[in-house]
Amino acid sequence: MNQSKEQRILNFVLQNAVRGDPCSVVDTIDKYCSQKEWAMNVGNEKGLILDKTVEEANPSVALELGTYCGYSAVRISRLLKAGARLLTVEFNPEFAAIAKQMIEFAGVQDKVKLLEGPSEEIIPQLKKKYEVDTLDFVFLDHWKDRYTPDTILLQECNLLRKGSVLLADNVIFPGAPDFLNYVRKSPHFQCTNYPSHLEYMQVEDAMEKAVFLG
Ligand SMILES: O=C(c1ccccc1)c1ccc(O)c(O)c1[N+](=O)[O-]
Ligand SMILES: [Mg+2]
Repeated sequence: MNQSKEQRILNFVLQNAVRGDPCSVVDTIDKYCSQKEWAMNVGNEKGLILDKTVEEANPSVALELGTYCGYSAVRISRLLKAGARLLTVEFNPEFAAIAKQMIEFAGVQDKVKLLEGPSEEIIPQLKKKYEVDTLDFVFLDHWKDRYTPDTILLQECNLLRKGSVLLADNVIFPGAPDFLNYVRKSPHFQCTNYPSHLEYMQVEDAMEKAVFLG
């Protein structure tokens, strides 16, 4: 049966990256997706913004919404301090299966827990089922129309604390206008915009950081 693009990306990593080396995995995915097939990884330009934001937040518990092939899960987890963990949520079972293999090949499986299912079902389970008190960092990179309802849900579930950092990908392209409107108008968030470009393209995009003020 014809392979999926995501399977081709994984195969290229398995054949060309260094097992146990997260940077090698990230670089190899970027090489494939910039030279062979575009894919919706955050990419290196926005990835550097992600890196800086994660390093500043230095999270003990991080959440990613939208795992896809695992590129940003590997990118985030390589920066986590000893004992810190990343929970990453993926709705698509095919993507989740690819990401699981990508995370294991990169050697970050002890830091990353991949949760398969819809974010609106998993977020309310984080406290009791996944032993989360509050989240220090949240990367939003899933369906753009879920950014706002899931941000509201995180607050309703008391998963944010004063200083929790939310970072949203694609707020310009494909765009998340309702999310930008929500967080920028809310007295509970301090927002910063980071202009950039769509991964592997010259199309304008941006990331938005929203720090929860309590
Ligand atoms: O929505 C798309 C999309 C839309 C149409 C075709 C392909 C992708 C997309 C594009 C770039 C992204 O960085 C990204 O995270 C997404 N996404 O789906 O979450
Ligand atoms: Mg994205």
